[in-house]
Amino acid sequence: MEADSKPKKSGARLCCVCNQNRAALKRPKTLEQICRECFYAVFEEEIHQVILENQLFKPGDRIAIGASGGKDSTVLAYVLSELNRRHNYGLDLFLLSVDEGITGYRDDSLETVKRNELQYGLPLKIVSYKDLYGWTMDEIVKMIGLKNNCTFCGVFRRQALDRGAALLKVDKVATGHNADDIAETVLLNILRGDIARLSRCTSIITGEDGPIPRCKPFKCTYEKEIVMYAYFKKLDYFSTECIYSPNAYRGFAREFIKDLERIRPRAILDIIKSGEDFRISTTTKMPEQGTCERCGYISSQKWCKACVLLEGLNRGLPKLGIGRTQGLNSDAKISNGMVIQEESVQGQLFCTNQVNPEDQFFGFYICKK
Ligand SMILES: Nc1ncnc2c1ncn2[C@@H]1O[C@H](COP(=O)(O)OP(=O)(O)OP(=O)(O)O)[C@@H](O)[C@H]1O
Repeated sequence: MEADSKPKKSGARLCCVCNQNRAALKRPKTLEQICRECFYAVFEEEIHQVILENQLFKPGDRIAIGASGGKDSTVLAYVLSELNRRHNYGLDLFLLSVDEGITGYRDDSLETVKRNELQYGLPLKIVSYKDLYGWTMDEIVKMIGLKNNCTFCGVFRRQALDRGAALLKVDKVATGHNADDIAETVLLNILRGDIARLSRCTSIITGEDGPIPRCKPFKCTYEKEIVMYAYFKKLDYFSTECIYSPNAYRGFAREFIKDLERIRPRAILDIIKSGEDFRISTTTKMPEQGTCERCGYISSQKWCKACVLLEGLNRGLPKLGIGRTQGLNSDAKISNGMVIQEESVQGQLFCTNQVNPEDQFFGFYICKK
C-alpha cells in the first residue's frame, strides 16, 4: 500500500496557494480553496497590480477616497492605507464624504466614516447637499416622490465630490466602484442603447478633462470578495441599502449578473472586457465638454445638469430637469454676468461674484423660497 504523504486533517482541504494551512474559503473570483492569510495576500496584491499597471497614482499625490461608510469604500480606505505604507506609494490620503441628507441612512453611515477616520488615521472632509444646494434628499423626495429621486442624487453627488475634492486640493478621487458595479453599468448602457457611455464606465480613470480625475482601484475586484475581506478583517462598515433607491432596472441587471456569476465567475470580467472592446470599435462621439454658464462646472450644455435640476426644484417644477434639458438650456439669458430666466420664477436664482475663496467652481448660490 502506498504511503499517503499529505498531512491528515480530518477531511480538511489545504490552501491551494500555501499548501500549508487549512482552506478557509472558496475564492468567488477563481473558486480556489484558500486560507485566510493567502486570501488577504492575493486580494491586496491584485489591487496593487491594478494600481501599478494603470499608473493610478504618482508619488506625492493627494488622494481623496470617496467614503460612504459602505463596504466598498471602507475596504478601499483600509487597503489603500495598507498598500501606501507597504509599497511606499508616497500618497497623502483623505476621506471625503457627501452627506446627501437622508435621515436613517446617510447620517448613520457617516458615523461609521467618522470612526474610520480615527481607525485608519485619515483626515475626513464632509460636504453636504444642504450647504451646497440648499436641499437635502429628504426634502427633494418630499417634493418629487421616490420616482426619479436617484437622478437628483447622482447628479448632485458627482458635483459634490468634485467640490469636496477641490476644497481638499487633491489630485484625484478614488471611489469604491467594483467589478460587479462596472459590469452592471456596461449591461445597462447596452440595454439603453447608449454605447457611447461604455467608454467612461469601463475606464479605470475618468474625468481627466474635468476638474479632478477619478479612479476605480477595484475595477477588477469582485463584490463578494470585498464583502469577505471586510468580514474576515472585521472592518467597521455600514451595510444598509439606501432607503430611497428603488432602481428596478439596475436591480434586474444586478440579479442577472449574479446569476451568471454563479454559473461562471469569469462572466463579470468578461462583460467588462466586452464593454472595453465596444469602446474601441464604436464611432459614436461623446458631446464636447464646456463649462456651465451658470455655475462654471463642467458641462456639455449651456447649463449643467445640476443647475437644471436645481432650477426645477426652486421653481416648484421638479420634473423640469428629468429627461430632456434642452428647453431650459435654450431659455437662459446672460446679463451682466448673471443668468436671467425669461419667465418669472417662484424660487429666484441669485448669481454672485462673491466666490467662496476655497471653492474653485461655484460663483452663485440659489435661494429657496
Ligand atoms: N455619499 C458618498 N460620499 C462619498 N463617496 C461616495 C458616496 N456615495 C458613493 N460614494 C463613492 O462611490 C462609490 C460607489 O457608490 P455606490 O453608491 O455604488 O455604493 P456602493 O457600491 O454601495 O459602495 P459602498 O459600499 O462604498 O457604499 C463608493 O464606493 C464611494 O467611493
